[in-house]
Amino acid sequence: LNGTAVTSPEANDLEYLTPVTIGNVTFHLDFDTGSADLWVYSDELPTDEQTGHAVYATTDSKLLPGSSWEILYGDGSSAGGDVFADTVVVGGLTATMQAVEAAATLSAEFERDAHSDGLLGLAFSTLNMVKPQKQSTFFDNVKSQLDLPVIATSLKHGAPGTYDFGFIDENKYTGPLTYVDVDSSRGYWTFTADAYAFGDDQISTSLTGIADTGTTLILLPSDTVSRYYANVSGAQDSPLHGGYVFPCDSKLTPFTLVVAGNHSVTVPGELINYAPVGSVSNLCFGGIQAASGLVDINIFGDVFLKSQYVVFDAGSQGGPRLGFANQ
Ligand SMILES: NCc1ccc(-c2ccco2)nc1
Repeated sequence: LNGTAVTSPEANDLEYLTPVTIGNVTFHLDFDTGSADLWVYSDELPTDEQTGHAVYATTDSKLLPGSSWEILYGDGSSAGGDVFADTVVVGGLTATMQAVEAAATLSAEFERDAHSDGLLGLAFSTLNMVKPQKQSTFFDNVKSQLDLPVIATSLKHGAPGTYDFGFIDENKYTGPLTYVDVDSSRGYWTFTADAYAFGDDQISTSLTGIADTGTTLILLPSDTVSRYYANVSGAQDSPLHGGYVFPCDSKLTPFTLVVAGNHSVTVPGELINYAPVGSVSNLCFGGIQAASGLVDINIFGDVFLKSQYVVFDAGSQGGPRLGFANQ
């Protein structure tokens, strides 16, 4: 059995939300290949923090005695609580004894997020934060039902896309899929590009980072980022806006990763114009920004992934790997 779930972008493609049924309640979760916990807003939160969200009814649920979770994300947000076992359905696929992490506390960033009802982690289960015993991701729990141990993402700019589980949909991409090996030793979908380019300016330095559907932008080392915006007239690193901004009518340079020897994976400049900073100024916020102090890895987030159909292959032909094709 395979499955497909439709995922829809919030405003400015800030995050993509996908319907998930837990018990008999449907939650809209942020699928995150950069983490490995499935957590939901719950009735253990202060009432005002539950408002506007689907809420997990812990009093009707099967507690995992003695288990708890606490997670800190790269953007500084955090959440924590206790753990239940429940039936979770995504795109027609069912995991009957899925660890569902009920949020009892949320950081301010999540309190301000009026739309997502929680996260569904799709990184490797070694990254799960439940104690005393790590729990398996939804993907690991349904993997044995799938034709192939793969998740394939089609995220789009300003339009619904899909998560395919167990199969690769040839109708969703053009040209060949180019595969690159993944180092899963730190629990992320980590890969290395042999080189990269800003337009025609090829830089023969390798770049290692993670494919992360749960991060909005592309986050790179600050000297690399300043080199990118040196090509964009009127661009400046703005403390006021928290990163590089530029005139909205700027023609942005494409960003290319060179993988698997000589295959180019290119993000068109248009996708690197992330969004206007406000309604009055003509400044726009860049889709490539510097990774913050908390994050010591490069992150190829949604701005990067939107240009590609991406196959997160957990081992259909040996080790884990990522496949990229234009969409
Ligand atoms: N990369 C994981 C992740 C996803 C979402 C969020 C978040 C914070 C506030 C709203 O959403 N933080 C981290």
